[in-house]
Amino acid sequence: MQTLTTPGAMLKAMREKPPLVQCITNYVAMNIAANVLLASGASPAMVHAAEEAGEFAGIASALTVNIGTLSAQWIDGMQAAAKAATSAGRPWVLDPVAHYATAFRRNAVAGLLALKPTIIRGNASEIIALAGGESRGQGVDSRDPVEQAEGSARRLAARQQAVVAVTGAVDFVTDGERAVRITGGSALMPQVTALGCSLTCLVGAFAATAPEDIFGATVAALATFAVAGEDAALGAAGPGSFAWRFLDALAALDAETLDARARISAA
Ligand SMILES: Nc1ncnc2c1ncn2[C@@H]1O[C@H](COP(=O)(O)OP(=O)(O)OP(=O)(O)O)[C@@H](O)[C@H]1O
Ligand SMILES: Cc1ncsc1CCO
Ligand SMILES: [Mg+2]
Repeated sequence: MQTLTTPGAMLKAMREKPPLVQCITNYVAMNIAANVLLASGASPAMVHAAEEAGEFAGIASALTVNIGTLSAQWIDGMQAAAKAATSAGRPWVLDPVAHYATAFRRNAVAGLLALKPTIIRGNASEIIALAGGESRGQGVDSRDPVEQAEGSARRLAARQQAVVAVTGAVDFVTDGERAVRITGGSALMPQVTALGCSLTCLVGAFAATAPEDIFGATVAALATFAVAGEDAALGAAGPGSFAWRFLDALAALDAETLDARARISAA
């Protein structure tokens, strides 16, 4: 297998062989997340029913699990899919949306963490709380700066033996030893709902393309969002026009541009 060494090389490989990505995501995110994957070059499938989620995970190249709009039946599907992905040797990504808000969410996330996600992607408030700290999150929205979550992310990554990605104005990715920051994007991004959820799905798509480099794949997905976010902000009048410009910017982004413009620095 050819080694994919840069975000651009991974993006190009993804487009040449679109991976099937099973996304168990929330009702708010389903449409935009599927469109984000299509614009980036992956094949999304939003499959969450307990009756089929495990079987489907056996044929998908990666799985993403997001607890945004949770119900008891969904938890069964998430558990079955995570187990099937793990036994098939496929990466799976956990997005612990507002897990600190209710006991139901806390318990669901504890059960999913026990199934060892390959990657955990959340905003700063979610990652701080997941590592056992006091977060200031309000519902699904972060109220903590990413800098404040870096120590939590490192501890969580070491404890879970997972790659942890914290997003916000400056993103942070760590596997517990290595760490990088990714700058870019736009302040309009948190004004459009479910872009973080969509990014979780895209992390799954990059992980499917480069399963031998989960850290690099996670960084590549975040860098893709950072560069496309900057492009979409040019000429956007507000969150509405930003949202459609963002899909166009993802689709127009090529490997060379991504590698030339990605701002990734060691942390
Ligand atoms: N102030 C900002 N400036 C630049 N980029 C940002 C900013 N805030 C968020 N982003 C980018 O927006 C994307 C989504 O991250 P965010 O942290 O908002 O996710 P989230 O809180 O989980 O979102 P949601 O729950 O609505 O899906 C990431 O690519 C991140 O880098
Ligand atoms: C707004 C919202 N509520 C539950 S999930 C979600 C999408 C952003 O996380
Ligand atoms: Mg979120």
